[in-house]
Amino acid sequence: MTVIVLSGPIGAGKSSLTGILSKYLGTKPFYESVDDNPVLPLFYADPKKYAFLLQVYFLNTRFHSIKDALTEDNNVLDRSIYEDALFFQMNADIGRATSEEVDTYYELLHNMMNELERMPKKNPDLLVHINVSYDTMIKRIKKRGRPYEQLSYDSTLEDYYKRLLRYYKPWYENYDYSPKMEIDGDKLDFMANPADRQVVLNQITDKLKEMGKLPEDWKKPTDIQIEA
Ligand SMILES: Nc1ncnc2c1ncn2[C@@H]1O[C@H](COP(=O)(O)OP(=O)(O)O)[C@@H](O)[C@H]1O
Ligand SMILES: Nc1nc2c(ncn2[C@H]2C[C@H](O)[C@@H](COP(=O)(O)O)O2)c(=O)[nH]1
Repeated sequence: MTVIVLSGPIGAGKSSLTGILSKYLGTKPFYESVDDNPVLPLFYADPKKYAFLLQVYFLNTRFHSIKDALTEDNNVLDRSIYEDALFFQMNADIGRATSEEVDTYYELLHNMMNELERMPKKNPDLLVHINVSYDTMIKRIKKRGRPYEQLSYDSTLEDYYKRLLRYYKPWYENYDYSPKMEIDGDKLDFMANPADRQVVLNQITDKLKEMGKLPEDWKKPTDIQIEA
């Protein structure tokens, strides 16, 4: 049983790599609730009003996903519950949450993490972190085209995204729930370039092999279909 979680800033390529990796390994993908998330557009329209509600929404869906992933066999998750506090702390630091909301959030998070301690499997096997620069992040956000994430929608988003990148560095360095590895999301175009894609997949399977976590019956696929 192998559970892999992806991490990285907005637009880093987590969902894309989750799809590729789950096809390559023959495992089940778990996607973050985004397009069906009713609170996300509200948050971008009025962050101060909706930061807490959005966080509770994400925390709840992430808790469901990680619980299922830690119970079932062989999964890939496109964002970890471990990044939840990073987002909320950043929003709280810029005045988008009251001290009561902050206290309630951390208590809830703590309770949920304690529940995970009771699972047969407590942590993922591997965290794969996609590193991207600000320029790459913005290019990908534009390419994906969600209107409320564009810099033209709200000029303060530039600062928000740059700040998010600054919060990710220490977060990754301090992450210790499982072994971890980084992918260079600036250099490796695993969507459009098959050679780059293979480099990324080899990096991940080499790490799994080294850890003795590559499923024994796994055979390297000759080809996988990528949806752009
Ligand atoms: N390594 C990459 N090279 C080029 N384009 C990419 C890469 N990773 C993702 N993309 C594109 O960038 C956009 C955002 O990717 P996505 O997987 O949704 O990111 P995330 O889930 O991290 O927010 C999508 O349009 C995707 O096709
Ligand atoms: N305030 C928060 N926003 C979050 C959180 N998790 C994701 N998001 C936002 C960021 C993007 O607009 C969108 C999807 O994220 P991707 O990285 O998958 O593009 O949702 C969060 O915990 N808090």
